[in-house]
Amino acid sequence: MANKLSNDEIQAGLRALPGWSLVEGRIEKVFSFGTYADGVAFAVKVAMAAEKADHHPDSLEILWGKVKVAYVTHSAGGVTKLDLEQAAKVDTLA
Ligand SMILES: C[C@H](O)[C@H](O)[C@H]1CNC2=NC(N)=NC(=O)C2=N1
Repeated sequence: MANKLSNDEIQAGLRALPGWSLVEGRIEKVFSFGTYADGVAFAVKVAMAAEKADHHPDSLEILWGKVKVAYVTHSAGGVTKLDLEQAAKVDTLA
C-alpha cells in the first residue's frame, strides 16, 4: 500500500502538476470545457482510467462546462504518490 505523504512532499509533487492544489486533505483541479458534453466525455475517460489503475477519484463532479476531480487515497488516509500519478494521467485526458 502507498504511504501517506507529508504536506511538503505533496507540495513538491504538485509543482509538476499545474492547476492542481491541496484542498482540505485532497488534491483537486477544475477542468474547463466548451460544452457540457465535452465535460461528460472527459469524466467518462477519467472514470475508465481509474478502473484501469484501480485508483479512483474521491470525487468527480460534472458542472456546467467544468469537471472537478479530487484525489485522496482512502486506504492510506491521505494523499499518496498514487494520487499524484493519477492526477498526471488525468491531465493527459483533458
Ligand atoms: C480493492 C481496491 O484496490 C481498493 O478498494 C482501491 C480502489 N480505489 C481506490 N482509490 C482511492 N482513491 N483510494 C483507495 O484507497 C482505493 N482503493
